[in-house]
Amino acid sequence: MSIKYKILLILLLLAFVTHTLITSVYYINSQKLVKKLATYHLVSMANVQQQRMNGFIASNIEKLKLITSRTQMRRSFASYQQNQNKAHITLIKKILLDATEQAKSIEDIWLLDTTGKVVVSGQGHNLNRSYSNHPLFLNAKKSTSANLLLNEREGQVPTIIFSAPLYLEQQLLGVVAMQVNMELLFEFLRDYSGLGKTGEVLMATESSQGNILFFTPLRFEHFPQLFNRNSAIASLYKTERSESHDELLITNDYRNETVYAISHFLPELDIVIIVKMDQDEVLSFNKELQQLIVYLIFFLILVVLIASVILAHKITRPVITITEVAVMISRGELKKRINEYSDDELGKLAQALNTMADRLINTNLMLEEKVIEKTAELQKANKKLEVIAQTDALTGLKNRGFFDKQIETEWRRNMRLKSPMSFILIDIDHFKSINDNKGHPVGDEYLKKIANLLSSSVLRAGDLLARYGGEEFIIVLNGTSAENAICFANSIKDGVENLQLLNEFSSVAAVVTVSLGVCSVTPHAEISIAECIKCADEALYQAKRNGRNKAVLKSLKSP
Ligand SMILES: Nc1nc2c(ncn2[C@@H]2O[C@H](COP(=O)(O)OP(=O)(O)OP(=O)(O)O)[C@@H](O)[C@H]2O)c(=O)[nH]1
Repeated sequence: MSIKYKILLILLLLAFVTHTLITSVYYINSQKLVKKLATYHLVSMANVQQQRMNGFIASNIEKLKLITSRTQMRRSFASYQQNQNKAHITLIKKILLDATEQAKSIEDIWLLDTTGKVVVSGQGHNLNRSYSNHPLFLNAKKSTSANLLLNEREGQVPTIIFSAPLYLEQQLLGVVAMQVNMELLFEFLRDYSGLGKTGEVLMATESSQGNILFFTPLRFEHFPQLFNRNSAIASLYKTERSESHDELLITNDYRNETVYAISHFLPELDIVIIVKMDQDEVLSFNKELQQLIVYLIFFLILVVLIASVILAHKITRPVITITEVAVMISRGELKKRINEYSDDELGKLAQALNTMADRLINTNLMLEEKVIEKTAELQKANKKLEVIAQTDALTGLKNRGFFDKQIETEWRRNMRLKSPMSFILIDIDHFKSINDNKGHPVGDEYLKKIANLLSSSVLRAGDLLARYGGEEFIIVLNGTSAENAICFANSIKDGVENLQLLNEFSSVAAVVTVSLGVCSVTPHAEISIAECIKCADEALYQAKRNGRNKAVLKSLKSP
């Protein structure tokens, strides 16, 4: 995998992990927050309902107080209790009816005597009915009270009765009971504003059997509804007779839907106000948020992907250029350069690569110059060596090795030209006696002097002169006939004698002399070089036998 894709992968992974972590934490917290917000909302809604109920109770108690303050009614009721005159009842009834008609919230008003029996009623309801053991009578004897009158039969709406003691000159005459219009109460309970699509406000109380009666209108069912005390919805009814805890309750309601609920206890009526909303609706905000988060993650990853591609390209582009140029330089294309580079480390690397290529070119040039120089030196040394290898150290003449090689070339050339060649072998006479009597250094000296003479005699290009043995020399004259060759040999013989190198121990002369064997031939395929040399050697032998200090010619005839 290239660096580009590695960078891309790392950036994507980092982005994915970071985004997922952040959004997960955010989502978890948002869930808690949503729950908290729902609790605050339901609590405030419950507070509003509780205030409304308190207002409803307070306004009705106010109305009841106005009724109980009616002096004419109290006097008439006191008079009736004394003389049982029905005319008082008629007057009281009229007063009660007037009061009922004036306030829409009042259904009916009754007066109960001190035994709890209904003596007079504005609408004529409940006449003669006794409430002697009922809280509405028992409480009212002490002070004004609000009482919920349950009717536990299905479909029957309960009623709220406000009752207050009725005094005349500090004498208890009885109790005034005021039945309110429940519809007015239910009207504001049916106002679901602020409660979404599923929220509702309910009021519940405990029935005589201990079950829970939801007596206010239900949003999704008929009312009232009586629920077993062990049912899930019954748990919404809080029996604590204390201040509300504002504690969120999650349970199933009458539709078996999971709901979030807050309940507040209303001690005046011994009822519980419940404000609830479906969990799904409460959490729907969070679901929207969840969806938003998913879209956001995808969007962010897309942004990171694009940014990563651009970044990876920006980072790896110089790396790729550097790599390409480095590969080319490694292949020997030293003129390749990186033309654009940044200010960062990669830019420095590119500059270093350019400098390295420049230095390589300079080094190569220097090396080439050195190689040329050294090659020239080597060639010079080789030539020197070659000369040394071909030269006899004592006399400075060419040695036998050189002669053997060179003679082949000359032989072939003369064979082509059909030109004659003369081989002359020269041997110093009685040289041993010089060594023996005068010593080797003198012998060497004589050899050098004779060699110098020979060198100065053999001047034609193409002729060969070499030291052939200890005190033996060979000359090959190219293009020279036998007659000319013997002449040349004799001139050599005379030349050596004229050197006047003393040899008192020679039987030939007092000075050093030489014997020469000459063999002339025109090279052809049937004759070899060895045969020619052998022929010259035989001529030399002949010269020695004939008394030395002589040149003898011998010819090799073509077969
Ligand atoms: N000083 C010296 N002596 C050499 C050299 N090479 C060969 N000799 C000597 O040359 C002598 C040759 O002697 P011989 O071959 O017996 O012949 P000669 O004494 O010359 O007698 P003839 O050839 O019969 O006249 C030997 O004593 C060799 O040691 C050399 O480089 N320097």
